[in-house]
Amino acid sequence: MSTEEAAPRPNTPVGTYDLVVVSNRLPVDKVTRPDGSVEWRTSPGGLVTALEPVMKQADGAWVGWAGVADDESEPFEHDDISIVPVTLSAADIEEYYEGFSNDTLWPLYHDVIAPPTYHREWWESYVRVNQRFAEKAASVTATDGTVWVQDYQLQLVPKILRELRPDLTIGFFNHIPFPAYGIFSQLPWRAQIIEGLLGADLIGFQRAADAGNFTRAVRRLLSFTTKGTAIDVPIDEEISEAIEPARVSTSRRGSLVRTVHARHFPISIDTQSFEDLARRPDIQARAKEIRAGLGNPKVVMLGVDRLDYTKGIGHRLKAFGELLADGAVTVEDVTLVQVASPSRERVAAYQQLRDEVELTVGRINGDYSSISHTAISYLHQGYPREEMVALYLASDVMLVTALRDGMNLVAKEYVASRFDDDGVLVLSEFAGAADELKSALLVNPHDIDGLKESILEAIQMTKSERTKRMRALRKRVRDYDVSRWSTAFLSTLTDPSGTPSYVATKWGASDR
Ligand SMILES: O=P(O)(O)OC[C@H]1O[C@H](O[C@H]2O[C@H](CO)[C@@H](O)[C@H](O)[C@H]2O)[C@H](O)[C@@H](O)[C@@H]1O
Ligand SMILES: O=c1ccn([C@@H]2O[C@H](COP(=O)(O)OP(=O)(O)O)[C@@H](O)[C@H]2O)c(=O)[nH]1
Repeated sequence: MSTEEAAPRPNTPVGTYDLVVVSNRLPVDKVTRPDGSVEWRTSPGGLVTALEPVMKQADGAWVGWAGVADDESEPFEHDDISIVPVTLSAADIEEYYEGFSNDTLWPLYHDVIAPPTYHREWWESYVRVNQRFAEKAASVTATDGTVWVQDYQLQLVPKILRELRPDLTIGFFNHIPFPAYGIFSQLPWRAQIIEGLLGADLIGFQRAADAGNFTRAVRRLLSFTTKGTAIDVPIDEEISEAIEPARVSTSRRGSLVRTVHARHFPISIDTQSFEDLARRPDIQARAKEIRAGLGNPKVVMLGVDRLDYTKGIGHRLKAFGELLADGAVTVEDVTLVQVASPSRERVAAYQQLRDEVELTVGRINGDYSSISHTAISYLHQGYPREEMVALYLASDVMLVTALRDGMNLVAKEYVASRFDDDGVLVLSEFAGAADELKSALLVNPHDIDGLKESILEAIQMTKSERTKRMRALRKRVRDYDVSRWSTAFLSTLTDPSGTPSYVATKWGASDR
């Protein structure tokens, strides 16, 4: 089946929500306890962290998967958000989620750090599941409503949705990098993906470079005219009548076009909520407890990542292991806490990564730990936000050494939590956050010697230098928080001709 077969359906049922977010994962995962009772638990990852506050404010609906196979839950309210589950079978999870999303697109879009796998069955499953998400979104959105589609798992949804519901305004945000054409062009279904995304009115990316890569791919594959962030998508007359007139124009060649915009909107966090947590006495007490539990070393370094090969955990461990081997640091003085939260555990590349990371941690600990001091405290677990903030407060140096990362919210959360203006952020230039957090110690994680030097610089940095840098970092995350991100995106979606404005949209948002 191809997306072209998704025929317009004038009789598609219409819903009641003016704003609908569609993402692969719901903000909650369904967990069945051993006694058979059901619990809805906040799901992992930066996307959920970023969108939850927006949705609570907007009183919209969130369409997505509950994280388990064959779940047929009816729509329900959770924590002030209307949840609309989409069912995925075990085969869908294997082929659409673990397969095409996380073993084809994920490595391809992260600059082929791991080799992407191309399977036609996975693609067919991706098309089928995208169709299902689009139908569900179409059925819950009010007439002339807005649908905001999230991320690489759902790139065909904008086109299918436009065919089902031409009355809708459709936005898409890509949370991961969009690769250069030389890499993207490997994808056997590259044209279908671009056509799928062009169903949206506004396509958002994390970095300006991602938006540029996408626009170049449009020109190379479809030969559409582009000017700055605007892309002219040819349409026929029948379709043009259903679209808002402001979005339709006549091209220089005299054909009707719909203008789509591709722009960057760096995602952020709910900065104030992290600072509020960090100021809580119980969380500060927990931070002290963490340091004491580590033997009160002079310097605590921290890494927090999903256990993913994009995060550069191996490079970080190598640099720290070599510093210990060189005698540049000792375990009495410096310890590393590495949270590696479980992720995509049935995908082979992730299983292999876990083996490699755990072998390396075991070797470094075996070689350098003492009875009283452990070189690396390795935690293959996921933690609630309170514990994350306590870890941020307890750490002198935060290591973010991603080889490629759409944004990396952990970097921003560390900064937001450090209301004491202390702590040093070591940040990979290959994380989207590096475009904004320029006062961090920026590193190329592939350069192990350079990384070692930056770690030593962070450990030895004077208090006044730490304060100066952290103040500048905190200004950025305070000025540009998640509310500003969503407001910028939604206001541009409503009025693409304006520069992104940060005034309130009709769904509420920033009070700036
Ligand atoms: O849903 P999973 O397969 O368990 O993965 C978790 C999420 O990981 C990815 O996060 C990305 O979005 C973050 C927020 O924009 C960004 O900071 C980070 O750099 C990205 O990697 C993924 O894009 C999400 O769809 C997943 O839910
Ligand atoms: O044990 C953990 C590990 C991570 N996170 C959260 O997961 C998100 C990770 O987002 P990021 O953008 O850094 O990376 P992603 O996992 O989305 O690629 C951040 O909000 C973290 O605070 C968490 O709550 N508990």
